[in-house]
Amino acid sequence: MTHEHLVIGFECSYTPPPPGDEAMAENPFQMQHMHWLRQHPYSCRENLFLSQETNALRDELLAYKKAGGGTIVENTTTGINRDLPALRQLAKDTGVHIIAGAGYYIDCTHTEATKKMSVEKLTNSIVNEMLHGADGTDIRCGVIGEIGTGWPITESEMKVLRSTAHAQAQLGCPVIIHPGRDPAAPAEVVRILQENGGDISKTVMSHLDRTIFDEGELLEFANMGSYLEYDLFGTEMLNYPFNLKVDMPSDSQRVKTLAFLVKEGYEDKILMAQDIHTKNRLTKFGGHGYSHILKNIVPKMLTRGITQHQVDKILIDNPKRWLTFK
Ligand SMILES: CC(=O)NCCS(=O)(=O)O
Repeated sequence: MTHEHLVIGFECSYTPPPPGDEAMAENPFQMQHMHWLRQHPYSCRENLFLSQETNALRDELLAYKKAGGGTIVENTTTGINRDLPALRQLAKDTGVHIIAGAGYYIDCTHTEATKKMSVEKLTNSIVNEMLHGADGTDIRCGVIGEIGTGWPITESEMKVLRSTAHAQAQLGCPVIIHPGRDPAAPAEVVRILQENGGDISKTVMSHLDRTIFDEGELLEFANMGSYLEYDLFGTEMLNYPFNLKVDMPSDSQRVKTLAFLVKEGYEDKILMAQDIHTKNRLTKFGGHGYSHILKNIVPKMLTRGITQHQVDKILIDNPKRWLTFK
C-alpha cells in the first residue's frame, strides 16, 4: 500500500457538522453512528486522532500481514503529527515494513518558522530527514511526501515543492504528492517539479479518484509520466466536504477507472491504497481496515478485465520500482 497513515493527527481538516447534527460531533463511536461517521468523517474531532489507536493498529497490521500485505508507505509528514518512534515500534511488533515520509503537508499546517524558510533551508531539512533522521530521531524517511498542496498553490507550498524537486535531484528518491482539488492541480504540480529538476518518473500523484474525472483529461495527465495513484479505496460518501462539486466515486467506479487505464496501456504506472487517516475506517470501529484492497478490491478487479499479472504489477512491481532509489 503506497499511501496510508497509521499515526496521524488530522485536526487541520475539521469541518463543522451539518446544521441540526451538532450533537453528533460528540461521542459518536457507537454502532448507530457508524453510517453518520462515514458520511461526515471530518465533523467529529475525536475521529481525527488515529494517533490514539496504536494498540488497535497493531492488530490491524497483523491482519494486513495475514491477508498478504508486506509493506506500507506511511505518508504522514510535518504538520499532521508524524510520530516516527511509534511507527518504528509498530514495524518491530508486527513485522510489517513501514516506510516513513519526509517533508511538509499543506499550507494551513505550515508554522510561521516553516513559512519563513528559504528553498535552500527547506531542501536541507528534507535531505536531512532522508539521510540522517527526522524529528530529532535517527529514523530516516524513505520517501518525500505526502507533500501537501492546495488550489491555488500558495507561496509556502510552492517553496516546499521546489525544495522537494531539489532534494529528489540530489537523492534520486521517490516523491509523493497530495494535489489540490481541481482537475488542473496535478499537472501544475508536475510542471513545477519538472522546472526545478524533479524526476517525474519517480513521482506519485495521489488522490486522482477525487481530482480528475474526465477520461480525456486523465489520459493527458497520465501522459506526463508520473505514477497514477487511486488511494481512497473504502471512502464512499455523498457529500465530499472539501469540494462539494466533487462526486466521490464508489469503489466500483474506481475499479472501472483502473480497468480503463490498464486498457489504455498504463498498467506500469498505476498504484492503489486506502489512505486511512480517520478512526472510523479501522476494523475496530466497523471500518474496512488496511486489508480492504487485498481482500475485497482485488477479487473485483479480476472480474472486471484486469488480470492477476496486472494486479501483481500494480500491487508489487510498480511500488517496488517507485520506492527504489536511483
Ligand atoms: C491525509 C490526506 O491528506 N488525505 C487526503 C484526503 S482527500 O480527501 O483526498 O483530500
